[in-house]
Amino acid sequence: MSYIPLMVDMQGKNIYIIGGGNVAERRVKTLIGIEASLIVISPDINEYLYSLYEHDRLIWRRKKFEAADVKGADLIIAATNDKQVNQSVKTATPEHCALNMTDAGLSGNVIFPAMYRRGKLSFAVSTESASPMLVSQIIKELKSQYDHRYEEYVDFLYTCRMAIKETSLSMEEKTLFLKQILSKKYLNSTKQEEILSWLNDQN
Ligand SMILES: C[C@@]1(CC(=O)O)c2cc3[nH]c(cc4nc(cc5[nH]c(cc(n2)[C@H]1CCC(=O)O)[C@@](C)(CC(=O)O)[C@@H]5CCC(=O)O)C(CC(=O)O)=C4CCC(=O)O)c(CCC(=O)O)c3CC(=O)O
Ligand SMILES: NC(=O)C1=CN([C@@H]2O[C@H](COP(=O)(O)OP(=O)(O)OC[C@H]3O[C@@H](n4cnc5c(N)ncnc54)[C@H](O)[C@@H]3O)[C@@H](O)[C@H]2O)C=CC1
Repeated sequence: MSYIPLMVDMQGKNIYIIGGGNVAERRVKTLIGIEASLIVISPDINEYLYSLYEHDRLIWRRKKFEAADVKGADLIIAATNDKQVNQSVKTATPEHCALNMTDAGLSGNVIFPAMYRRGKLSFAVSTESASPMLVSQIIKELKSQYDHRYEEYVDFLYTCRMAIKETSLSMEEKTLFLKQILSKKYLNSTKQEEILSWLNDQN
């Protein structure tokens, strides 16, 4: 096993979730915002998943899992409460397909880290399945440290970075500028506007 964190573009991918309970719900909450097909295979699904199904945000195949169900999958999440079924999902997983085993993290080839996002800023925390509770505690700490202001702030940093590249300042001055705007005072939107207007004058 050699796990590494990656940011993966899942646009247009087929994601199969086997099982429709609490853990399936957690995975779907992570995945629902992206432009991928979510297919849930389970004889029953919980209220949250059902409401997404009703609004055509996911496909529900109301049935017990069978090997042929996951043909063409890019990512499979085995999330039933039956270990044998989860094992048969593993056996049916096509070669080169990503597999997340929620009942035995290290027996799949993909672990879902706990995630926390503020716009373009994202955190993923994993202990390689050693302590999900520590992961959850660390995410809480990050949430309080990096609050809602970071979403706008990271967009501000991006705008500044693009704009400073267009100026005729020296490389050293540009680097210094990029470092200076990391000061916490620029979490404040008035301070951000001051900088943006200064940058405007440079270009
Ligand atoms: C591998 C992974 C799954 C993956 O890759 O998908 C995995 C695996 C397993 N979890 C188990 C148990 C529990 N998991 C939680 C909670 C969470 N588990 C999460 C992640 C992951 N859990 C991934 C590894 C993350 C890493 O890298 O460290 C969190 C952080 C995020 C999320 O799931 O969204 C989420 C926080 C939820 C929140 O904050 O709300 C609780 C506590 C609770 O439910 O409150 C318990 C019970 C207490 C205990 O056992 O510690 C078991 C035993 C199952 C059994 O006994 O049958 C396995 C199987 C195994 O041991 O591998
Ligand atoms: N990764 C994690 O964070 C955690 C993982 N787990 C593991 O995840 C498993 C699932 O937990 P929950 O979602 O809470 O269980 P749950 O009981 O809420 O949901 C299980 C779902 O699997 C479906 N299912 C059962 N047999 C099936 C089959 N043959 N084909 C298709 N679907 C089938 C059920 O209909 C149900 O929708 C647990 O057994 C446990 O091993 C548990 C806690 C946390």
